[in-house]
This record gives sequence, structure tokens and C-alpha cells, in this order.
Amino acid sequence: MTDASLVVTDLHVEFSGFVAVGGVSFDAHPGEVRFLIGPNGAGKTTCIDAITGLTKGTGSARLGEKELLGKQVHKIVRLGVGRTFQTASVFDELTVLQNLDIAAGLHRSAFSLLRARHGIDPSIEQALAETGLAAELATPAGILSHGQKQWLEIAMLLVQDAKVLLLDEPVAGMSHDERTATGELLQRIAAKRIVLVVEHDMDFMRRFATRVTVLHQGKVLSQGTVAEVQADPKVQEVYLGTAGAATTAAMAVVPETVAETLKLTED
Ligand SMILES: Nc1ncnc2c1ncn2[C@@H]1O[C@H](COP(=O)(O)OP(=O)(O)OP(=O)(O)O)[C@@H](O)[C@H]1O
Repeated sequence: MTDASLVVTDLHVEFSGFVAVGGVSFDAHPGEVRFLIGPNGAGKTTCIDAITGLTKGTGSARLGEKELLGKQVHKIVRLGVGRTFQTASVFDELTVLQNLDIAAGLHRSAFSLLRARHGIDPSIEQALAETGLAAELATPAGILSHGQKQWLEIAMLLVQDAKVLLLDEPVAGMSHDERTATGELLQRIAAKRIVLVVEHDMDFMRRFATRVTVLHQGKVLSQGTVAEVQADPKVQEVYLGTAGAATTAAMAVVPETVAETLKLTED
């Protein structure tokens, strides 16, 4: 839980001279479900990699007063920055509870680890309730549905008391009902935390984003509310291609039509 904001300023990431992220700035605050969208290769995951220390970046990524860039991965985790990956990384052979116990152990003393063997830790109980996994306590993670595995990953971040959750394509491969449940879960956990979602699913973005940053070729193309971003001709051009640019002006006055087009293009 945090009052601090995540403020990314002029973030640059290069791979052997190739500029993957070229001066990206955005911020994310507790209480909003913040989205980072953009076509393939736009630099979305690289931004998250830089914020979490997996990739070297220059510029600034501050959580409150703390600078994250330049810190080692485990130190960034200890500052409360957690992430999920496009492929869920849970221990398939362990139960939901065992996975959560391992996640909770990150901050737990030897004494409390010992105590935890005799009951369910309150932080785990809360995470299970928040993610709707309470009935799956004894289920091996490997037989959870795709959606439940993603929720388990989110629950693991919650028991670690993550203040910032960076989620890379959390609804990819989910059913419609699982997407809805995930969106509602993100709204709940975002009330007191920073939630930044990288997504391709435009319908999901339209339903659950409070603010959106659109990346294209490593730069910020557009930023604002869903309505503002959808009405931005630059965004329409990128998603529809140059052939669609001629119709951009006409479409801009019919945001719902454009939204449908974006949805059809991306789904
Ligand atoms: N380790 C790396 N080495 C070299 N180039 C990389 C590396 N990681 C990413 N890139 C390149 O950087 C660019 C941005 O990649 P990134 O994965 O951040 O895009 P993305 O917006 O997340 O795309 P997608 O939606 O397809 O996941 C791409 O051109 C990609 O090929």
C-alpha cells in the first residue's frame, strides 16, 4: 500500500545501438488502473524491464523519493516493485498455498516462517480472498486454469506487499469471464497500489483503463483517458496504417467507431 507515485522521466534503453525506448515519460498513481499499449515492438516490455532492473536504462524511474534505475533487481523488489511476465511463473508442482508461502517468505523472519507452518498467514488469507483463490488452497498450481495462474501470480505479489504491480499482458489467453474477473481484481487492488498494465487487448483496455500511454517505436505517441487516446489521429494512424490516415479526420468525430476498429484490429 502506498501514497507514492511512479514517475518515469526520459527513459532510454538501447540494445547494441538499437534504441528500443527513446525518451519515454509517464507516471502512475495509486487509485488508477494505468495502461501501457502500443503495437508489437513498441517498447512496452522493455520499459517494465528497465523499471524492474532487468534491463539497463538511463533517465529516471522514481517511486516516491526513491530512484529505481541503477539499482539491482532484488533491491527494487524490496522497495515494493513487483511484476508478472507474459508467461505465468508459478511452481506447477506446488499447491497454491505453498506458492504463496514461498512468496511471503521473502520478507519473513525464521520465527514467522516456523509459525506459518501451523496456520495460514493473514497476508496470504487476504491475498486469497482478494484474488478469489480461497477455494483452490490445496490445488497444485499446474492444474489451475490459465486465468487462475495469473491470479496466483498477482496474489504472490500481494503477499509480498508490493506497492507497484507491473503486469505484462495479464489477460492474454483468458476467457471473456476471466478477463472481466481480472479487470475487477485490478480495480480492487489499484485502490491502494500502483497498477500498470501492458496489454494488447483493446476491449479490456477500454473497459478497465483509467489512463493510457500509447507507445510507438520506443516513444510516447499519445497519453490520456481512453476517450482522449481513441480520438487521437496519431493513434488511429498507427493502429490503422497509413491507408487509414485519410479517413482519420472523419473517424475522430466518431470515437465509438474508432474504438470498434481498434478492437477489431488488435483482437
Ligand atoms: N534483449 C534484447 N536485445 C535486442 N533487442 C531487443 C531486446 N529486447 C527487446 N528488443 C527489441 O526492442 C524493441 C522493443 O521490444 P519490446 O519487447 O519492449 O516491445 P513490446 O512493445 O513489449 O512488444 P510486444 O507487444 O510484441 O511484446 C523490439 O524491436 C525488440 O525486438
